[in-house]
Amino acid sequence: MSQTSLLAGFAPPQVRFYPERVDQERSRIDEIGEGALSALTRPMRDAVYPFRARFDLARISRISRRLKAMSDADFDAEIARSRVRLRRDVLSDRSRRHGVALVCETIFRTLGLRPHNVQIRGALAMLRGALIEMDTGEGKTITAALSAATAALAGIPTHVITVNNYLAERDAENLGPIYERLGLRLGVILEDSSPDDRRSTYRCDIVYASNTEIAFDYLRDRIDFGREGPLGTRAKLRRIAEPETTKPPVMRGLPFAIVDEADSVFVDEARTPLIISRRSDPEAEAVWTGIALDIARALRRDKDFILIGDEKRLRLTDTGRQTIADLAREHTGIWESPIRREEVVSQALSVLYIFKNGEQYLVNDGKVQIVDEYTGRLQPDRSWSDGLHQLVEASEGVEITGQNLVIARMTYQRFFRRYVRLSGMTGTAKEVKRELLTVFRLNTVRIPPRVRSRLRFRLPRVFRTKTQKWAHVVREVSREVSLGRPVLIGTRSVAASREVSEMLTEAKLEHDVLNAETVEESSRIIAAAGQGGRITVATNMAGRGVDISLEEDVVKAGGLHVVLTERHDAGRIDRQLAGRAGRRGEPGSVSTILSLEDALLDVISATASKLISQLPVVSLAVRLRLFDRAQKRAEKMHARARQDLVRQDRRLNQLLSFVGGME
Ligand SMILES: Nc1ncnc2c1ncn2[C@@H]1O[C@H](COP(=O)(O)OP(=O)(O)OP(=O)(O)O)[C@@H](O)[C@H]1O
Repeated sequence: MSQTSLLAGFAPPQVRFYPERVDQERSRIDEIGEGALSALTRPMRDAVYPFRARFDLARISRISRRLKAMSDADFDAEIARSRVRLRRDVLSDRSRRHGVALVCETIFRTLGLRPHNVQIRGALAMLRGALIEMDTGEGKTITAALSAATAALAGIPTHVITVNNYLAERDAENLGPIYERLGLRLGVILEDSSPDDRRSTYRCDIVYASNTEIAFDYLRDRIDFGREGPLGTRAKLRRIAEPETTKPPVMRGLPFAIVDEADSVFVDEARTPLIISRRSDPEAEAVWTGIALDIARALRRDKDFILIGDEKRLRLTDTGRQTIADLAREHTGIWESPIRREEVVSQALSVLYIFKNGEQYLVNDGKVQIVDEYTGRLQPDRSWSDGLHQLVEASEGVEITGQNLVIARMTYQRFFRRYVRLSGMTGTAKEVKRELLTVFRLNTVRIPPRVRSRLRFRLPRVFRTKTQKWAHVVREVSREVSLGRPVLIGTRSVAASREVSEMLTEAKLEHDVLNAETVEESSRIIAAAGQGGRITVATNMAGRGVDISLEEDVVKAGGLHVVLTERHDAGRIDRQLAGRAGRRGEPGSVSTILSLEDALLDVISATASKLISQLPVVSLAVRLRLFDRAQKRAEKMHARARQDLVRQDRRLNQLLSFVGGME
């Protein structure tokens, strides 16, 4: 499993090359040392960077002038010649510049767009393995295409990784003509792609896929070929013993990745490890969940258990423990162990008193589906572990599925570190720069915006109650649409999107709702969201990568108006949503309308926020400080969870390297 030449071809069923980075375990001290070294050299890099960028741009502009003057036939001949040259030089500075100039011209000849200098700078930085921070709406999709096509022309298979399947499909479709003209094979991996489809798609020069699809494909290959991968001894022996039945791996290594919305993939998603599991017997699950819920229903609130932390956690009392022991006496198995039965009943109590349909999950077609707290999207492939999912199913009275028993597990952090070349782009990286450097060894390069932003942030409003907040949202929306502007209302949960939708209906304001329940209509809703007078209520699904095109009249009327109705656990997520307006220097505005009953404030002491909400007069500054503190605390909590996960992963990996076994 070594890092092999990226020019190497792939010849199934013999697997001779499988480029990926050797997983070198680094201690925390190594990480800190590397981080410190990089911080020391950063001023020098930052000072050199503008000169280097200017030099590159001047050279590219010279090559572009020559390419522009060519006829179509001459240009196609130039593409063929360049491919040979680029493959020979792989990615030297010169060939990088030549490749980028060639792709720029191809983009113009196929899509009619002339890539801007900021996009060229971004593409070059990514080809050098950096993470670029480019403001929302500056054109990262084209920037990714510039890097992907240049790398692929140099013979490096490239993965363009997006946050969801909708974006993978959309980008591949829009950019397809560029790659076709360059003679590059393009593939997209979607949720319903079969293993054989996937295998042939990964043989393409450029593959678009979501982070989940690609990481699970890799993990599945690992289960098939063992820890050493397709080049390891186990895989070789299998190929010798069963040459007919042994299929080559689905993927062909991890040569180069361009990760779109990199902070979401590397940071937000990286809190949950990738897990492949097998199902347990649903009938057995139905039995214990039934007993657990019966016992939980028999327990008395405030006597047997107490809800704490603003009713987000619970604790059993001594009386409660005794009641559980009495009620469980007639059952055997797990019910005989005090620790297990108390654990199970506590979970059942959380399902009854804390979990709510429309917040943490939705019941869709008789199935319980988790709602992602960050993206507001349904996670049909995910389920809660340790029997929690089965308890929710039992409490909702839907068919109980088997429990997932872990077969293989890996963190996103470990997966992405295995790419030979890794790069990424996002509009919001500044708060997580250091983590990206220590965990993924990615340097962040800030690409300054092309045009000055005309996005106007209005003074935030913080109401005492949610009812007051929603009433104000409706008033503001009604005012903006009467001016001929479209409005995007961002909500944090599906339940909140339903709530605001009901209020808009009551006020006779026509609108669309884009949430996990209406995912199939995403393209239609987004296409219409820029029309004058249009109201779109959306969860975070519209918060990333979504480009709302405005009509000419709308630009004159002031552009898109975004209303943030809650603040998220990370400021980055709020800024992504705000970034749907004021794109490419267009006019636009954002208002933040909050209430002291918002979920984010649960993070800080309930007493403090309740106290403040009861004071007769509280200045806006104090109210906003409360939200800032809560957001900081939530960010810290999540960062700690990610650190713990990486530490756990390291320990597990060390253990497994002794005993052998799963990834
Ligand atoms: N060079 C160009 N010339 C003209 N239009 C462009 C150019 N590059 C991109 N665009 C247009 O700019 C819009 C925004 O691009 P894109 O969606 O890639 O932005 P983004 O930076 O990815 O935004 P976000 O961070 O929100 O995902 C698109 O409509 C795209 O067609």
